[in-house]
Amino acid sequence: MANKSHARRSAASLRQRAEQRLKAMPLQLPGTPDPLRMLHELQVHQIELEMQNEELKLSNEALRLASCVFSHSHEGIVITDGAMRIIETNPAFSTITGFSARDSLGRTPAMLICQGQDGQHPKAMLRALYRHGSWCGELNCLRRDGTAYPARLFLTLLREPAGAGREQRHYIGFFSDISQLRLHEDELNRMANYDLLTSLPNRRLLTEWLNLVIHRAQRTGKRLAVCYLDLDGFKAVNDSLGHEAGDQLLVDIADRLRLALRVNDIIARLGGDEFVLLLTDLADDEEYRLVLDRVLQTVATPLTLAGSLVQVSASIGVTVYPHDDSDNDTLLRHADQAMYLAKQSGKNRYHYYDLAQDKLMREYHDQLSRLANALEQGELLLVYQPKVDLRDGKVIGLEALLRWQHPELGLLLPESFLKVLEGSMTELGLGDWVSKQVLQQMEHWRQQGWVLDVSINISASQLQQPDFADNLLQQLAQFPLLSPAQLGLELLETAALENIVQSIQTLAVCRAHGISFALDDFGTGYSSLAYFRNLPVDMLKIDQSFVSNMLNSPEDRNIVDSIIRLARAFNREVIAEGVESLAHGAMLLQLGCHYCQGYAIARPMPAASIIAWMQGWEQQRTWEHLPALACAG
Ligand SMILES: Nc1nc2c(ncn2[C@@H]2O[C@H](COP(=O)(O)OP(=O)(O)OP(=O)(O)O)[C@@H](O)[C@H]2O)c(=O)[nH]1
Repeated sequence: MANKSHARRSAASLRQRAEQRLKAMPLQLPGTPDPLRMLHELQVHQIELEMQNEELKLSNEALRLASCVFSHSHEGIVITDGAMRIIETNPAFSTITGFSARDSLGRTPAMLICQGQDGQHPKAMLRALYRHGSWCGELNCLRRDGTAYPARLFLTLLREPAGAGREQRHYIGFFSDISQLRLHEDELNRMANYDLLTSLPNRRLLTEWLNLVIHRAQRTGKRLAVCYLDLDGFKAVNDSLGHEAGDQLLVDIADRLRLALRVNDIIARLGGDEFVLLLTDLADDEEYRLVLDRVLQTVATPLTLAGSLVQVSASIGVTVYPHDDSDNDTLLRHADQAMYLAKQSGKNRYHYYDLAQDKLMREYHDQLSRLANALEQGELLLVYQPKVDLRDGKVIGLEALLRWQHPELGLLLPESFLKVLEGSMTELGLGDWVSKQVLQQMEHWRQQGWVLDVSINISASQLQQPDFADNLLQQLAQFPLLSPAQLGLELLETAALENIVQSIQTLAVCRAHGISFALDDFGTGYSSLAYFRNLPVDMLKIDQSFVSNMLNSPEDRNIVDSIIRLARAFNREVIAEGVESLAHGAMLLQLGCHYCQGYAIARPMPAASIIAWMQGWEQQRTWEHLPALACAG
């Protein structure tokens, strides 16, 4: 640049000097050679020569620069004549294509292009070039060694007059290899659309594909199964063998799923141990079964991870479009709900979504949240029913019973609302609430001088909580003046048998602290004597269905009798519930069961009424009539 402007400046000053010389020339005398004038002319001529010289230098400089740009450009440059024969290439052209300048001369650029790919046909490109004088775009190109690469290309048509009204044409192409750019774009695309661990499509791409396959199903009239898959027992693998082993398992599962599905099916990983399978082009609503059977089988095949043999399984929820004619998101949600039911009904299976079930499910969730709300709002309350020894009328304790004071439906018994809580977190929360309330009430009675034993009912899931005993003992520790022996727990035999090892452990810890246990509703479950013998319980509670019918039904009386004998044989106490009349009490005494609870003694009542009832019971001395009644019977 500096040279060029210097050259321009010196040319300008030469021009100035020449003009000054011409002006200074003396007048010419006609017919006479004037040596002075000739000298002047010579000087002017010399200056003109110098000027031409400077201009030549200038244009040489421009040419040198252009050639420098041509040879140093990172873009490949190729120039052809009007017949598209290559007449000039730059070094970058050779670097990119592998063709030397000599190899290329006289050949056409067609050798550089992957013909007919990506819809970019050279003819279409040329048409655009003639029409607009230039063309810009991307092409798949070929190197000399036959490898392909993507190139960005700018083509221009140069028209120059060639004399006699003719024009000379040249084509100039500038191009660069954009493989790296493409790789980078591909990487970004991969990160945005694929799960990095398994290389499966992620949720974002799944949504796009789900749209596509729904449209395809609409077009073809075939079915589409949307399946939500969640591994069973995956957390245990992470916990026992570490996160890396867990990752390896996920990768392995992804590979197995790929093998189990058909070519047109789609698998995506949503995160964690959750996958979605889109089974496309199904001929009917049932065809998905074959594929999912295969999927369950392959997922459940054991594998070796970190030196250990590991086995997981899958729970899958399925919904089939267009039977389930929902939108994208709703289809996935329905499949997810069905997966949840597959888990609930035992895992390692698939569950088909259906609308009726969905309705039930929604009702279930509504009820559950209504109950959680009732607990928060203080609508739940406890009533207490006395248990007595019929031999001497002594009150041996109270059973705390749950009620719901429903704002619209009135006072509800637990049978009408507890079922919905089974296995939920709310059930555990409610269990905590009950034991806390009961302990507070016992402390209140203690302060009034009444030391009363109270039993509470515990559910199967409470008993299966590994920290159940610890929590209860912590609650008890807050009432140091109450003895743990005042607290009794009642549980259904089915609850105790659900996980017998855990139950025995929990019962043993509680009993070691003096807390007693009763098996509720005894006789209605299916426990074998072997199990029963191992359960560390203190008392059997004869179910009220047998007790209330025992006066009329010899079978029921025999059952009651057998339970009493069984209790005696295993050295357990026995108590009858549902004692509705003195006649029932008399028969129970006769059979050898003296602990009773029922309407004949007292209905469940609020805590505030208990002391008054006990005083009244003491005065009435009802139990003293029983031996006579028994003899009469
Ligand atoms: N190794 C690994 N673990 C993950 C990843 N993402 C989530 N997790 C873990 O996966 C586990 C998934 O939990 P769950 O689905 O409840 O485990 P599960 O044992 O299969 O329980 P169920 O589904 O009830 O049968 C959690 O412990 C997460 O921390 C991951 O990318 N790699």
